[in-house]
Amino acid sequence: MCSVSPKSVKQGWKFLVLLKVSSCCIACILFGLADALSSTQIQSLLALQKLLERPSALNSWSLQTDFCNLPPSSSLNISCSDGNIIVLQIVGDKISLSVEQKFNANYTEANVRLSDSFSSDSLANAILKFPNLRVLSLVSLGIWGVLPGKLDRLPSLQVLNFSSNLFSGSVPQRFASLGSLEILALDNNILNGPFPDWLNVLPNLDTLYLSSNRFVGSLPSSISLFQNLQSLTLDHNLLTGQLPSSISRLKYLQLLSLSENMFADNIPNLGSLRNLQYLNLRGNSFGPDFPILGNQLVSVYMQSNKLAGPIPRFFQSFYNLQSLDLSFNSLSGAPPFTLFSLPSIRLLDLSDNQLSGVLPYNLSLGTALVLLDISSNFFTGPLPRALTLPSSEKLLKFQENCFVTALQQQQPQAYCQGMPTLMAAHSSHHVGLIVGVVSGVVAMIAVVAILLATIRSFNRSKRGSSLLAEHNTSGVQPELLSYTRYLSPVIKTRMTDIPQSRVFSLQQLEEMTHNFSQKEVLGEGQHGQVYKGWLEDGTAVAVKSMAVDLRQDVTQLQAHIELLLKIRHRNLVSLLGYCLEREIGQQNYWHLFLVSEFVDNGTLRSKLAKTEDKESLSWSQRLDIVVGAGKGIQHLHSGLVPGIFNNDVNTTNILLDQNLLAKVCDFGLAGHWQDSQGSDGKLTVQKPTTYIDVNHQRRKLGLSEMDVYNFGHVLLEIVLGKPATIENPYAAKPKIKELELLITDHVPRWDVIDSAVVGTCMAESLATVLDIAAKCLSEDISARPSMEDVVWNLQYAAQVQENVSRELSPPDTQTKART
Ligand SMILES: Nc1ncnc2c1ncn2[C@@H]1O[C@H](COP(=O)(O)OP(=O)(O)OP(=O)(O)O)[C@@H](O)[C@H]1O
Repeated sequence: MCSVSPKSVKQGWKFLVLLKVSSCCIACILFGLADALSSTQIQSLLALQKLLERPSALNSWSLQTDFCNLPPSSSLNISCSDGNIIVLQIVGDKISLSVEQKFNANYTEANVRLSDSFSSDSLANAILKFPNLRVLSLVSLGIWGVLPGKLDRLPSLQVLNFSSNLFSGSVPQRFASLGSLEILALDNNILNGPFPDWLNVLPNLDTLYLSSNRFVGSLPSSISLFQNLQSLTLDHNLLTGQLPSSISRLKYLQLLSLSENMFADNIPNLGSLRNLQYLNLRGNSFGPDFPILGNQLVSVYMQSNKLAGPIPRFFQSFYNLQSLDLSFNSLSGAPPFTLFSLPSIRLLDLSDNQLSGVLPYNLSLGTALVLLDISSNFFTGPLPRALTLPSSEKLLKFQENCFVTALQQQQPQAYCQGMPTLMAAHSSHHVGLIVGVVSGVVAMIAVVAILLATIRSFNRSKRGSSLLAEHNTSGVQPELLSYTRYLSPVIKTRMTDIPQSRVFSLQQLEEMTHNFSQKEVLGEGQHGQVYKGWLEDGTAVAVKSMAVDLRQDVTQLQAHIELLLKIRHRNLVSLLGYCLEREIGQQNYWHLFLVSEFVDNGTLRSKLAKTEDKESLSWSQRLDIVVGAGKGIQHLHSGLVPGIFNNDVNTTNILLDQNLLAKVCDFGLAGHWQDSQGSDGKLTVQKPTTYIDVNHQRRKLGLSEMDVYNFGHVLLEIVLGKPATIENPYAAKPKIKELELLITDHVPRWDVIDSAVVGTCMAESLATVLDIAAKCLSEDISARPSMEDVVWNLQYAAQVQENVSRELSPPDTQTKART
């Protein structure tokens, strides 16, 4: 059992899980430094390399590898003690499908799962050669088959993490004899059967992650026997029935996440869970009564349920509450006004309910509040003053009420006066009686309004859940992602340790960038400079500054940025926060600063540029980079609802990290508004109108075609080693000089191809890339492929290249960029 130092304990429960595994690993690394591994264990590691079909993290392993002293990375961590492996953590790069995709798709593709010859039993046999194993974490490796029960022969196992694979069947009862187990993470597989309550005999189990599987049935009352449970996630399963009241006896529970199941009826009293800080019950049919909750909660997500009646007054003593989402329920009456000014509240979403009444004109908003949404309710009276003040730090949404204001679309008074009574009556099945006493005119308005509200509610909830369901590769709920301090390192390995997004003040940005010092300038684009900066915890960031002329409501811009802030994908540069500052004395001119993850190895264009002191990128590396960038853009097009298009795709917007992992930046900025530069050089940000092909200035393109076209240029650039030459760009049909030269009857013209790759690049691989590039650049817009097709073809080209390279060179000399 790994111990936690007294000092760490003082820091509080929230770091306990983190400390447990990391202290384990640190101890293991310290003890392991001088170890020599037995030859049986070396053979088993090599067997694993073969079984797992050489994921990039294990590609260089050979008999000569000093396994116990490999530097730990986010994809591989091995520790030894007394000649034994005690920690084995491998994170692969197989694409993580959603549960629905896993069921609907024929997922035989090599980038999703291991081949048919794989056997989970052989995997277990190889692992059992490490009898002292304490931490086993095999994530995103495409492992399929049943969970091997024989792993119960690992008596020291404390952490077992098989997240984001394709394990099927039920959780073996034999796991109940893993007496040392503390963390079990089986989320994002295709496991089925009932909730494995037999694990309640494990005395040390404190973390159980089972989200995104196909577990069925109800939660048994024996759940209370998980005596030491601190974190339980069961999101995205098929669980039904009532939550057992015995759940309130899990006295150590800190995190409970049951979203997107089919639970129903009233939620039991959770007030006795004195340690519970994170509660996510989103997307069930809980209700109608509002449950009793403990006032130590930090995050409460109960949106999209069937809660009715007033919002309880007890929230007024929730001093730690940071996020409260009660949207898409049937809550009615006036909300407690103190809710709006709770000291810690950052996100308050009460939208799409039946809340009514007049909010005080002097309603005060909490200083920490970043997002307030009370839209689509039945509020009347004057708009509280605090909601009328423009703020660059808060996003305030109040449309679709009956406030007396011209701001944000409001409904006529009759809509709100008739509706609360009617909707309340509707929910209590007395609609007929009430309709009889309400005038015909009001009834007509109400019927139309109900219809509109239902359609709107359906669309919004659908959009909301799809948006939330995708865009994370970890299988972890996005609310949970934003709450990373609760996540154990087991799950965190699937993320890139990205800090929470936030709104920055100008002063903070000045501190971060040393007063926007010229020394910190990373580069300059069309709209302004990009600076390097540092957050308080030392994390490096990029701060992009742009002058914007906002003819539209500033909240539209904020809403769009809030959307971009939620996007997380390993091939997209994460936006971490922003600052919107009005220019002094100017009505419409603002300065927008976007703070993003810092990517430290330059742009694809700079890496392709020839210099004497650096080696050129190999063809395989180029392919891995474009596959990665393609996946990022594909995610923007089809992984989000609504998709994000027109992303200014070019080789200066593809950044690379130290492992040559491609990350697309600057997405979502051009496509949603038409950019035009005024005579004063300011970027004018307007509502979406049309999309303009940057290469063919006259062309009007829609949706994804322009990104695909621009991606064609990226592909040409990796082939030529420099941007393609466009002859006469302003002609009716601008011509790309090299395009025809590149393919002559599908035979590449080696004389125009970048000399750095000639000789190592396989003709079939090159021809595949040229072929798909030509399609991307097709004059006929309808002939352009989707990003999905493009990525598929590029992966094929990479596979062809890799197969040949493997035959030509010994495995441990191959270096690959990660995708
Ligand atoms: N997140 C980041 N991490 C590291 N460097 C960055 C980051 N974002 C931008 N840069 C650097 O700043 C430079 C300027 O970026 P910017 O996006 O403003 O312009 P651009 O991509 O060169 O041109 P455009 O304005 O057409 O997009 C980039 O070329 C890159 O070197």
